[in-house]
Amino acid sequence: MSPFPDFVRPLVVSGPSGVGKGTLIKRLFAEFPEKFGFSVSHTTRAPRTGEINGKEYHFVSTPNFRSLLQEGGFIEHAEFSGNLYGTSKQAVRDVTQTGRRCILDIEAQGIRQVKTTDLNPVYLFISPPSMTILRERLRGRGTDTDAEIQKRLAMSLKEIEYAKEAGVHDTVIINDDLDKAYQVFKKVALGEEQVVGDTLPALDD
Ligand SMILES: Nc1ncnc2c1ncn2[C@@H]1O[C@H](COP(=O)(O)OP(=O)(O)OP(=O)(O)O)[C@@H](O)[C@H]1O
Repeated sequence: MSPFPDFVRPLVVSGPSGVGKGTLIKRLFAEFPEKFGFSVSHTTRAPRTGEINGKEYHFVSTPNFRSLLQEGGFIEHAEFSGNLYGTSKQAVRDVTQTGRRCILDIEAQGIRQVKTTDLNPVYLFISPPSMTILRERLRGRGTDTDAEIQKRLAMSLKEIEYAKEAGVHDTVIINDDLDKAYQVFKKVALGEEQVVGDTLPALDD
């Protein structure tokens, strides 16, 4: 058991698409496979080749998703390009019951919903050093078309605006140098006290 009380609270990681959330989380799981767990989301989208039900997602039908939603089973949910996605309370419980700290990767709209629940997580925002660098990372990843990148960047601006509001996040990490960002991320994830986060940059370039 960790000596740090924050370790038992779920950790909600958010930040613009392409900022490096997945990269940091993957590295954390690789270094501490026994300490952390990722909550498996529900989705109504069809599984892609190789995706396993219960691993990448819980693949459910729209009626099943809606009935779980009605029962109040979701911490947050959203619709993206015609499909429903959500984080269930059970998915978080499944992780915490194994004694691991639950890490959730949640976008800005979801954060607002989480704040209405009794989850009581630590909120961590990952910021890019600049919008120019964020654009370069999205291009460099090679997974999105130019139009998709534009859409993601427009959403990022909204996400950053929300992140600037007082009290939304407990800690901010600027993912500039990956190794340096990871060292701070690790401390936050391990629940170590007195982590002094970064100040959100202006990001108006
Ligand atoms: N500090 C860094 N310096 C340079 N490149 C980075 C850094 N962190 C991440 N990257 C690269 O940026 C790209 C985007 O990272 P990643 O996919 O982890 O972002 P994400 O925030 O998880 O995005 P999404 O929300 O869309 O899943 C990847 O190609 C990754 O290798």
